[in-house]
Amino acid sequence: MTERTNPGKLRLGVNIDHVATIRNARGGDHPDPVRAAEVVAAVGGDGITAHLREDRRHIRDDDLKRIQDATDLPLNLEMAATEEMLAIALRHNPHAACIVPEKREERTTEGGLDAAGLHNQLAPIVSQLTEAGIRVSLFIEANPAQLEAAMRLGAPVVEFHTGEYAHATGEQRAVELKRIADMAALAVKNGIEPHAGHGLTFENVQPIAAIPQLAELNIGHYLVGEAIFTGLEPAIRRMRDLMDAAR
Ligand SMILES: CC(=O)[C@@H](O)[C@H](O)COP(=O)(O)O
Ligand SMILES: NCC(=O)COP(=O)(O)O
Repeated sequence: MTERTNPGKLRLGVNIDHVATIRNARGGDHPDPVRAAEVVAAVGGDGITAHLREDRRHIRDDDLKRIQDATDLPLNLEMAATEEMLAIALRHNPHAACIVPEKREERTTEGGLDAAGLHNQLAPIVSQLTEAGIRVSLFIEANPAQLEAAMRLGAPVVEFHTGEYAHATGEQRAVELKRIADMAALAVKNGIEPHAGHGLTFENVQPIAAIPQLAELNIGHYLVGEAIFTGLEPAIRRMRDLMDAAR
């Protein structure tokens, strides 16, 4: 496990996308992701994360305003690097915007953003979001080339995609964990705040939470799944306790 050198509180952003997935399965308004956001606020979560996908398969445009109106928690809007999403972000002015890669046919966000290869596409989006006072984060793989690209783009935050770690078993998991820990340390050394998320569960969260440089984890799918059995509030509380025990 990573050395515990930073007692600072690790923020928990709760991604409520998949409450909307269940709602959308029937096309009505239940379960409402806004109610989930209110539970996150009541239980002491540090923020709401929501990914407005191009195909609107879960969160929809009107959810954003309703979420912002319902809680004072900072909203982290996950968005593809498109003109449409930029306009929506500028209109809603969330606390943070996390630029993620998006493929219409993918089942979930399969990997990190190619911040290096997409520099020219990302640069104007990052600068317009920044000028609007929105804290920009780039959802990248934990590797030096992507981190350098984030630095060149002037992003104050990166979120490391933990999907490979979450799916790895045995020794490979330790390899993936080290990759994230090393890049978190390098990010902080270069003035970037590192976050992490994707595929985190009660079983795999603690080694990630123990990485001292990480400032925030964003967790959604697993919490919504657990909520079916225990309720959302106990699921978030348990995740919070596991994170705290790891530091
Ligand atoms: C970027 C990311 O990791 C999140 O958006 C999360 O995975 C929930 O959305 P999807 O399941 O649609 O990718
Ligand atoms: N950016 C990661 C996120 O918001 C949550 O991912 P997941 O827990 O739904 O896999």
